[in-house]
Amino acid sequence: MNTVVELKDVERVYGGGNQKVQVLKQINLSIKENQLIALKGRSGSGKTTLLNLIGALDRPTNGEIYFHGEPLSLLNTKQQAEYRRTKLGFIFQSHGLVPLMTVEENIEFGLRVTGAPREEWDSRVQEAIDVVGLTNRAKHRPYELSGGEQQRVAIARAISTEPSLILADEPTAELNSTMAYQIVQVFKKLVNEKKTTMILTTHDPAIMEMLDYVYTLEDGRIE
Ligand SMILES: Nc1ncnc2c1ncn2[C@@H]1O[C@H](COP(=O)(O)OP(=O)(O)OP(=O)(O)O)[C@@H](O)[C@H]1O
Repeated sequence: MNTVVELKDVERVYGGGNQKVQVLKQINLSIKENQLIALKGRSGSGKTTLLNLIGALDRPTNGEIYFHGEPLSLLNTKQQAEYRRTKLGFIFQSHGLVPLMTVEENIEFGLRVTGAPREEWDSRVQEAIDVVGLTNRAKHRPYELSGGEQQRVAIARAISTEPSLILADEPTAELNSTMAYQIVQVFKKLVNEKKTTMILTTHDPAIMEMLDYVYTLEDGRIE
């Protein structure tokens, strides 16, 4: 199986002097194609920090991260943006939805920026909306939706582009348990049937039980 992401001795230190906090210490991790990985750990253990590093939203203080064998440290700012746009899907807590666009338009926008073929936009938008159960909200704008519904729009947008790697920070945090279960089934299906790999963070034991790979971050290290 191909390795999608590899972390070698990755460290992240914030601040300096008395304020110095070493959040990640010598993290080594290899993530293969078609894996759905959960990262758990107490609040402040560095889960979001790790996702940010893999998403090239931040750089490690030491160590290297490889995406399909290419070191992320060699990417300039423009290439980092290109990497995020064409290879990754983000489901982050801030949702990142465009306020003036409807649910459909937000998802279509994602397809447009990743360069998906024009003739597939409509069907992919409808399918993604259907999968997250928002068909009757398709013409609504984000401010008309609940937090959980907005979270589902962000999920629909990320899965519709079928990216190589999806990074999801607590993607089910605002969903009830039935909806969370359904969404994780959608993630599992995507990862099994497409060339997609996914890393999500969660505090929910029921979700961890549904997944094959669960890593714990503790004292800056991966168990
Ligand atoms: N920009 C920053 N400057 C200084 N410290 C930071 C910065 N970002 C994060 N931290 C610290 O790094 C630690 C890890 O934060 P992170 O957000 O990665 O944790 P987390 O495991 O995702 O937590 P949660 O489950 O609460 O979301 C925390 O102690 C946090 O205060």
